[in-house]
Amino acid sequence: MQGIFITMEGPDGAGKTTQIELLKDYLNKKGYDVLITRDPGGNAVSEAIREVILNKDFTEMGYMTELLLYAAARAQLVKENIKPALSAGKAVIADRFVDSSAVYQGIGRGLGIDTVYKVNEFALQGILPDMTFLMDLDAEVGIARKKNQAELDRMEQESLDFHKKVVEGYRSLAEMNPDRIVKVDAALPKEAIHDIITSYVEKWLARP
Ligand SMILES: Nc1ncnc2c1ncn2[C@@H]1O[C@H](COP(=O)(O)OP(=O)(O)O)[C@@H](O)[C@H]1O
Ligand SMILES: Cc1cn([C@H]2C[C@H](O)[C@@H](COP(=O)(O)OP(=O)(O)O)O2)c(=O)[nH]c1=O
Repeated sequence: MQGIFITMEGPDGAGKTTQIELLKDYLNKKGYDVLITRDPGGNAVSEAIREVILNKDFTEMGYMTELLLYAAARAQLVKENIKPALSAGKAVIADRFVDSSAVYQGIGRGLGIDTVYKVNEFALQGILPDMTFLMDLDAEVGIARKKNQAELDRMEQESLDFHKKVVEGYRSLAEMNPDRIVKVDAALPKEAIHDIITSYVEKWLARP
């Protein structure tokens, strides 16, 4: 079986985790061994870096430091988890990947998308998603969903303006990459979103 790499993107609270679990069941039924990853995270080194990045006490963290830490966490995730899984023919579903850096650091922090992809070239080792689903949701709605959950981390605590830039950034990125990024209305019911996602995956699996 050929490996397949799917990434789930979108603002905080958009429903990525929810859809990943549903997609995992679907791919299992198709006969795939599925690996779910989260970025930053997924192994001991990247989880330790995640703790540093999201620590609310580090209010002094520079934007370039933030970008490099996300890239460092991703480098380990690719090397230790994603690359071996794809080589073994597994399906990898990633909760966020390099597009998150493009949007949060590139657009949100203003570092520029080109800078972000240039820095991440070292981390990715040529591994790019076959398909990306953008869970598209207005910033206010995502934040409201998160507030019902745990305490907000360093990124989630950012201003509403920042999160609005993130949402707009994702929409622009989807327009720039129409062949790879599928924008899905994340305000729809969970089951309807799942049906949309699987219809695209089905098409990908059936391609010649
Ligand atoms: N389609 C949906 N409609 C309404 N609420 C949803 C939907 N999908 C997920 N949720 C809820 O929104 C919250 C955030 O979902 P989650 O999957 O954790 O998002 P993310 O991983 O993008 O942060 C959870 O409480 C979840 O149950
Ligand atoms: C992967 C990545 C995440 N982030 C941000 C997005 C999230 O606010 C946070 C990761 O938190 P996470 O809990 O994984 O996201 P969510 O709240 O959507 O479930 O880090 C970046 O700023 N750049 C990146 O490259």
